[in-house]
Amino acid sequence: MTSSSVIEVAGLGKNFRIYNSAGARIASWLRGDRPGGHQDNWVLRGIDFSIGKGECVGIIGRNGSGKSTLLKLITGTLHPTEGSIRVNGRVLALLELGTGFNVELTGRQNVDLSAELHGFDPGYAKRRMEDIERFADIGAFFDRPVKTYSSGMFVRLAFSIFLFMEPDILIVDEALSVGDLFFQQKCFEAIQQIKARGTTLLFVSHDMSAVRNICDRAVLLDGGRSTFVGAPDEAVMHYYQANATPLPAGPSEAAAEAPAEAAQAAPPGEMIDTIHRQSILDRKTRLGSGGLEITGARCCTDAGVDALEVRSAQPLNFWLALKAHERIVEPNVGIEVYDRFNQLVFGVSLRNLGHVLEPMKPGASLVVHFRLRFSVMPGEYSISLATAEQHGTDDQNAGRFLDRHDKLGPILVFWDQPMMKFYGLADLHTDFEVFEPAVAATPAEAIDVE
Ligand SMILES: Nc1ncnc2c1ncn2[C@@H]1O[C@H](COP(=O)(O)OP(=O)(O)OP(=O)(O)O)[C@@H](O)[C@H]1O
Repeated sequence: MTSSSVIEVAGLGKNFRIYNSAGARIASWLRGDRPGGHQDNWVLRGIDFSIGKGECVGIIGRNGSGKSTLLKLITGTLHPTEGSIRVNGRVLALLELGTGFNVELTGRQNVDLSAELHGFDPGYAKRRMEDIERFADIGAFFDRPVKTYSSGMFVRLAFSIFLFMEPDILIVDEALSVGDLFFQQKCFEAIQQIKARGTTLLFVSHDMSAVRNICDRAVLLDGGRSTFVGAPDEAVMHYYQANATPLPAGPSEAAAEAPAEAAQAAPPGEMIDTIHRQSILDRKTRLGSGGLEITGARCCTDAGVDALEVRSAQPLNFWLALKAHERIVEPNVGIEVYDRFNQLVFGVSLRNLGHVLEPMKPGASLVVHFRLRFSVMPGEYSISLATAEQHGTDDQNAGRFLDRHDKLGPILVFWDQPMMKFYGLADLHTDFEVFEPAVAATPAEAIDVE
């Protein structure tokens, strides 16, 4: 093992023997390890890689490719049939999430229990309790028995405990996808912090954008073999190539091109009332002086149906009711979309769109309508809405926030067709041309398609 590597896997293989009968299993056991009465089922074979301290390595592969088995070998839950696996440091795996929990005890009591199980001194849990409680963010449930928790709360508690145990190696798996969007955004921020403090991360996921986002390298498993070890982008490309399906023709977008007539027809007073009645503002995460207040925000389809979900590539309408409480010289209004890694996917303001609002007097009100086509990959997104004063700032792209609401939604972008319309984070609306040879195929060259 080199001094800098914390996990070293060499010639690793795992065989699950399948016995023809219970008797065959006992006979094999009595004979020692001699073959007979079973079939070999090598679910991993010839796996070689090493992981350096502080690296974040993704393990990807389709269902049944051996990811969980590999993790169980790394955590010591399973033993290799051949080869070796060496781990230098304390490993915590989210796949063991809550396995040590006593469901009769409260969240708080389980923090104590988990710390004890993992060999921490009794004072450790007490010192970190406040941080763990804050991160878990499950309110009064922290002091209620774990058996009363939803699966999301369970993951919140378990992930918070793991986070503050500061392992040398943290194994993160799909368990994380149980939490809601806002918790996931928090987790990915926490994962970046864990990375920054030098913890080695193993990230096992079917989520290719997550792998691209947080991993330094990735291991691609296919049929129990590691077919690629290297840059995440390349690993993901090989993954898609191995599971390739042709790109489909897109569905008709004619309906989406229709303007939002139903909503546009409403008179302003009634419009403002409707926005207030159907508002998605929750006023939980808010910034700014409130000088140009967003009094309500409505999110609806082109048909005027209030909705927080949209098919990929279709539009949603955001209607913002605004009220000035002071004189605003150069008002501006904007909207931003964030993905579950809390990455800004898209942001735009009226100024970006080339529209300059007139100055506003105290008491003046306004309605602004944004229509956004969600040409992004399926998933959950949060929305931020903001008003700003541009006057007094030198930077054309920066204003002083007057009212900003974050973490609204989430908006679910879904895709319900068997084939994807595009791959990646966003649809870049590609045009294409094909220049085919003009020579007609001779009968000998004609391709028999039957
Ligand atoms: N205890 C076991 N006995 C026999 N076969 C097993 C056992 N555990 C796993 N397998 C087999 O090993 C193969 C790899 O399983 P594994 O769970 O490691 O795959 P995976 O990549 O994690 O899949 P998924 O993405 O669906 O979780 C599968 O064919 C599975 O049926």
